[in-house]
Amino acid sequence: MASATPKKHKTKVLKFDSEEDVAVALAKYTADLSEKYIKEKGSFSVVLSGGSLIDTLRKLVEAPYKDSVDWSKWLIFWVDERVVPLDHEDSNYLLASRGFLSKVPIPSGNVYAINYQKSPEAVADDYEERLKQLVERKIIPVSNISGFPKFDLMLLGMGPDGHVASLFPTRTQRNEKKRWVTFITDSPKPPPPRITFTFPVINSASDIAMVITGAELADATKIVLGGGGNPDSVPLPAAEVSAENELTWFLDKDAASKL
Ligand SMILES: O=C1O[C@H](COP(=O)(O)O)[C@@H](O)[C@H](O)[C@H]1O
Repeated sequence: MASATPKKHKTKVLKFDSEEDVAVALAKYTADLSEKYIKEKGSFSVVLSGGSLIDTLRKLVEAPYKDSVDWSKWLIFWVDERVVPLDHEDSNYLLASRGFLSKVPIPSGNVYAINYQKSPEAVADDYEERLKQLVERKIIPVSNISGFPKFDLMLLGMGPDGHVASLFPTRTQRNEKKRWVTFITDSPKPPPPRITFTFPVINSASDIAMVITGAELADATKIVLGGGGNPDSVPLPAAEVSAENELTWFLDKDAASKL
C-alpha cells in the first residue's frame, strides 16, 4: 500500500511496502499518462533510463496494459546511453529491448536508439541533431518556459552516488546549460564513454518518475528527500530534477528506510 507525502510544489513522494508494489503502481501511472497524452496530443513520448528501471517496468508489458495501451503512438528515447554497440551487454538499448520493447508493438521507427559508431562527442551531436529535427517537424514540442524540447514522460533511476542519467556528482556535465545532449568519456560508473540528456532537457519534461528501489539507495534518498543536505557537501544531481507538470518519486520500503 502507498502513502503519499507532499514534498514541494509539483513533487509527490510515494512510498510502497515492496519493489513489487512499486512495479504495480508504476505500470498504472505510465498507462494512465499514455492515455492522457495520446488523447491530448496524439502521441506519447517516453524517455527511458537504463539500470534497474527496466525490470521495475515489467508489469506494463503484462495484462491488462499489454493490450489496453496504444503502443502505436509511443515514441521512445534514452535519457542516457553508453557508447557501445546496441547488442553490447552494457547498452541501455539492449536492456530495454530485452525487458520491454520486444514485448510490445511499438513501431521500430518510433524507437530512437543512438548511432553508436562514432566518438562519444559525435554520438551526442548526432542524437541532439535528430531531436532538433523532431522538434522542427513538430513531433516533439518545445517548452514555453525553457525553450528546450518537452518530452511527455521521463522514467529515471538514481545511482547510490545520487547520479541521474549520466550526470554524476563529480563531473561537469551536470552544469551544462546550453546543450540538449552532452557526452562523457570518464564516467565513474563503467562503461566510461556515454551520452546524456542535460538538466535543461530533463527539467523541461512534463512528467518525471524517479523510480528508486533497494537499500543501497537509502542514503542518497535521505539526502535528496530528507531535507538534511549532503554531509559531503557535493550536491547530488538527483536533487536537481524537476518537472514542468509533476515529479513523482516511487520508493520502496528499503529505499525509504532512512527518511
Ligand atoms: O548507469 C546508469 O545508472 C543509472 C542508475 O542505475 P541503477 O541500476 O542504479 O538503477 C541509470 O538510471 C542510468 O540510465 C544508467 O545509464
